[in-house]
Amino acid sequence: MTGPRPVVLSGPSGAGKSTLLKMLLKDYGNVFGFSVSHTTRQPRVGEVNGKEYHFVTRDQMQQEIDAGQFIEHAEFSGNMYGTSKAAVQAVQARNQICILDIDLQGVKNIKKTDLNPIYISVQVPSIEVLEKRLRDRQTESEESLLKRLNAARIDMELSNEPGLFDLIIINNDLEKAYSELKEILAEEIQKIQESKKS
Ligand SMILES: Nc1ncnc2c1ncn2[C@@H]1O[C@H](COP(=O)(O)OP(=O)(O)OP(=O)(O)O)[C@@H](O)[C@H]1O
Ligand SMILES: Nc1nc2c(ncn2[C@@H]2O[C@H](COP(=O)(O)O)[C@@H](O)[C@H]2O)c(=O)[nH]1
Repeated sequence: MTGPRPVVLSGPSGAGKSTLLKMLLKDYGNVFGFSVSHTTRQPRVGEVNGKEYHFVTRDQMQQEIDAGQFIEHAEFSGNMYGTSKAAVQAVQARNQICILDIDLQGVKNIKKTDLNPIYISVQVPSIEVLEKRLRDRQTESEESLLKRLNAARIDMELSNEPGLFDLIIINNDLEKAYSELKEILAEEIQKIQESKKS
């Protein structure tokens, strides 16, 4: 894979990954591009096919995986998720920094590839805070919420493995978390901005 170094945002469901990446895309629209994953989960209210995700059936996704079209894929909370090669290439073709929002299994699988991203984990101060955020978001059934909290407990424990992430952001105060994110990405942002000037 060519182009600027991608960025992986991982961390428990509800920790604030999408919120932070939307802030980056709003402030640096020309610098960053989102890697649109595939998923077999149902779209949420307001989600648009091809924007937040490519919403597909299990059969469709499995066929594309078997055809070697995915960099990584995982089962999360009863659904399949995956990053296609095309999703990353589309962003890199625009000379943008590709942002991947993926779970911990995805991180481990990306580590086996030559993508070489900056790995960032977005965490929460506590599981109670996470539960409140997920409940307030009103996107999950009780069953899905409990599955996500179970996955979160595992994520919160395993993400501390030394060397797994370049940075762990505790997203308590959103503005502070966003500043930390911008700080680690400052050099890459500057490189792209300069390359776009010339
Ligand atoms: N620092 C914060 N303080 C309070 N609420 C927050 C904070 N950051 C994000 N939120 C809220 O928490 C909820 C979950 O955030 P978000 O959807 O960005 O999480 P996520 O990590 O992308 O989740 P998922 O992996 O399920 O997509 C949202 O309603 C968001 O507005
Ligand atoms: N391994 C991958 N994980 C992914 C991908 N796209 C999203 N995700 C992760 O799934 C959960 C749930 O997402 P939600 O949109 O249903 O709330 C979250 O942790 C995402 O980071 C992917 O392509 N690969």
